[in-house]
Amino acid sequence: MSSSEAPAAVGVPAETAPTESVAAAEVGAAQLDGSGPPGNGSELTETEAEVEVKLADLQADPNNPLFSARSFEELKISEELLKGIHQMNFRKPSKIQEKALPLLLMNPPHNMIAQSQSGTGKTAAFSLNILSRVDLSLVAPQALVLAPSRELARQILGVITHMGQFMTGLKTLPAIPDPSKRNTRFEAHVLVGTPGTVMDMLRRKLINSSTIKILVLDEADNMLDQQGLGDQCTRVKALLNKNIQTVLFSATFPPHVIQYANTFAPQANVLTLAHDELTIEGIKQLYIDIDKDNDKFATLLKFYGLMTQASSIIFVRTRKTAEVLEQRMVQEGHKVAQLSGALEGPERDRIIDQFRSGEAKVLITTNVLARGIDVQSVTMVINYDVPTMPDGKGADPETYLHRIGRTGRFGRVGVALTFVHDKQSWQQLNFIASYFKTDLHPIDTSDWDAVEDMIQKVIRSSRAGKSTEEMTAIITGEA
Ligand SMILES: Nc1ncnc2c1ncn2[C@@H]1O[C@H](COP(=O)(O)OP(=O)(O)OP(=O)(O)O)[C@@H](O)[C@H]1O
Repeated sequence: MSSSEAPAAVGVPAETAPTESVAAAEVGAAQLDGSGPPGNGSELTETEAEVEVKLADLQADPNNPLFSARSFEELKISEELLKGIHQMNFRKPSKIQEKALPLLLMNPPHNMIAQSQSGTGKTAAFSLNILSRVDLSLVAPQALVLAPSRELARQILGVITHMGQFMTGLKTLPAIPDPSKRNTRFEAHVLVGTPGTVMDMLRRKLINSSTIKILVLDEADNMLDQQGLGDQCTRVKALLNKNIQTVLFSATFPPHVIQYANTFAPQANVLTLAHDELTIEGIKQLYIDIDKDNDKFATLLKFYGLMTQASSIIFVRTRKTAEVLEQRMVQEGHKVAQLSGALEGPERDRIIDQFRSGEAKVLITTNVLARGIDVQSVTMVINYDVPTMPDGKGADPETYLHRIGRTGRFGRVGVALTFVHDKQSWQQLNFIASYFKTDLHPIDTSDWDAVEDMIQKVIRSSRAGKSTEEMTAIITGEA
């Protein structure tokens, strides 16, 4: 692929989080991050023992984002939290956890803007700060976390609740749309929600803003950039005390958002990465060149067997395509789940929970789930549509990175496969590859058995810790 095109403005995913109008919901069966059930027992899913062995190697390599020179004990975390972390099976901090935590825990508190690759444990980094600062004797909101989707808010709440399980009396609550909780007061130490609902609750004084001392924006570039969410986050901040600790985390911070981020979190400690540091070694990026738009579906069908061996996510551009694709897959006799902002909250909760548990193996979705969702068993991400800006024309490299980051979590491996079917989609993918200075490998579709064999080999080989050169040889058939 050519790498001659210059980077353009980047950032806004095609689909925004749903409009919110109502009150908080129970977290229900939110995933317990890092302690969720092990993979779904497929031959493509790594056993926990294999992951452990490889993780130890990765965490000992200073060039790896999972490396840390210090232990959690050395990071001055309370006994209760250390117990929580160990319960979650965290042995050593990742680089972002090791770097961010001392800065976050400093007194007086400092703001922070922090960037780290997808799946490297940003949630735990900001959650440990929150839990370290909560005063359990005061049952009133002290920390507020905002996320772009209800699924991500529920997931983060699950992590904080799990991590703080040994903090006697700790109360956490979701603040996501739930008509049954519309007039309920939020009596908890930590609230995690979506901006619209939180703003509504703050305005109606159902959340006491005077006791809040920490505000975290997860997926902060998305939260500050997107038209609706950006306004809502700014309004939420305006309703809080002036001297709170403001913490912004994301895997991506495009330049135009960084400027606003600096205003939103002034005098922050900043941890950032260069473009070419953003891709994750464990995610093997492939593309498939398809003749016509119509053949995209036929090609997708051929991958179904591989998709169900572990768990997979298929990303499409619009809600309509998600619905149509689901119907067509079902007509073909395949079992798939579909989630987009068009569905009601409880239905969305049911579907994401089914996907987390492995009951549903293939999930068709839009950009609403492109960010933050952590389902460790996902070994394949398919970009049925190349991620683009809302106009459908310009490529959206940030969203590409977040989408493919749904696999390869914390040292695991995965395959990201993008469909290109015409000149425009080819150019869009080309732009993305050059933006991240990364090589994408083509798949030769003339022999499907060979394709299947190759993808299985990719996953097995990187599991065994093969070098990038050896991996490339497998993909190109030279191994
Ligand atoms: N120190 C650790 N040791 C082992 N596993 C960890 C550690 N920290 C986090 N994890 C696990 O790594 C996975 C990814 O973490 P998390 O979802 O916080 O990533 P992230 O950096 O927020 O990713 P994204 O950019 O996609 O939002 C989770 O399953 C989490 O439980």
